Amino acid sequence: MYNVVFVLGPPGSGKGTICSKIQQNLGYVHLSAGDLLRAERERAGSQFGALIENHIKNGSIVPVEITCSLLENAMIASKDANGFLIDGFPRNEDNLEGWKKQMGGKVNEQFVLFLSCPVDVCIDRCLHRGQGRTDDNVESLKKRVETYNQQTFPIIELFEKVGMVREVNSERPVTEVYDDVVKVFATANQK
Ligand SMILES: Nc1ncnc2c1ncn2[C@@H]1O[C@H](COP(=O)(O)OP(=O)(O)O)[C@@H](O)[C@H]1O
Ligand SMILES: Nc1ccn([C@@H]2O[C@H](COP(=O)(O)OP(=O)(O)O)[C@@H](O)[C@H]2O)c(=O)n1
Ligand SMILES: [Mg+2]
Repeated sequence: MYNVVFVLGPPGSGKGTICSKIQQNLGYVHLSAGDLLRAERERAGSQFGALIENHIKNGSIVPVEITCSLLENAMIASKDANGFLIDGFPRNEDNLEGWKKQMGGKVNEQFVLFLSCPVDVCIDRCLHRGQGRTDDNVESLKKRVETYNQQTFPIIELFEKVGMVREVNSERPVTEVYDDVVKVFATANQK
């Protein structure tokens, strides 16, 4: 059984930043759904390149069959890890249902780390992220925030109802956010 922590929050809330620090210090392997999709988009011979780019530009969500298979393959490739940080997934109902179908019974879902941050701060961070992403522009960001509000936040609420959400305010400096995140992991892994 793989230990899994889902990491969710608006675009620019700091998911990737915090996950890479946890990976360095706590032995979890960081799997970013967005990074895996961007790599698949670039892969020579991929039949999904154009479809993925369309979704990324429009801030809409790629069908789960594609994303979940990329995640499962990456998990199999690192099967000795203490656990996995699944960053940016599940982002809508399709993601959640597809994950249950494909991964249910194979994983131990520890909790959902919810990085909360006001949308205007998040947008500003994305606009200054400097990674040359095709979706870090005002037009795409508007759509991504809309997708987050309409599709992703309701998923976080579903997890909240079953007591799985650990919320950390990520509007603060990275070191402060990370200190609180470490406490969340310590509590979860003590049990
Ligand atoms: N707590 C923070 N305070 C200020 N800037 C941050 C913080 N966390 C992340 N950033 C910066 O904001 C941008 C988006 O962070 P990132 O980790 O890529 O977020 P996400 O994966 O949630 O979109 C990056 O440029 C990152 O360096
Ligand atoms: N589960 C996911 C995650 C990302 N994506 C796509 O990838 C884009 C970028 O996701 P990301 O997680 O890298 O973005 P950030 O929240 O890190 O800014 C999303 O806007 C979606 O178009 C997806 O379709 N399904
Ligand atoms: Mg990210």
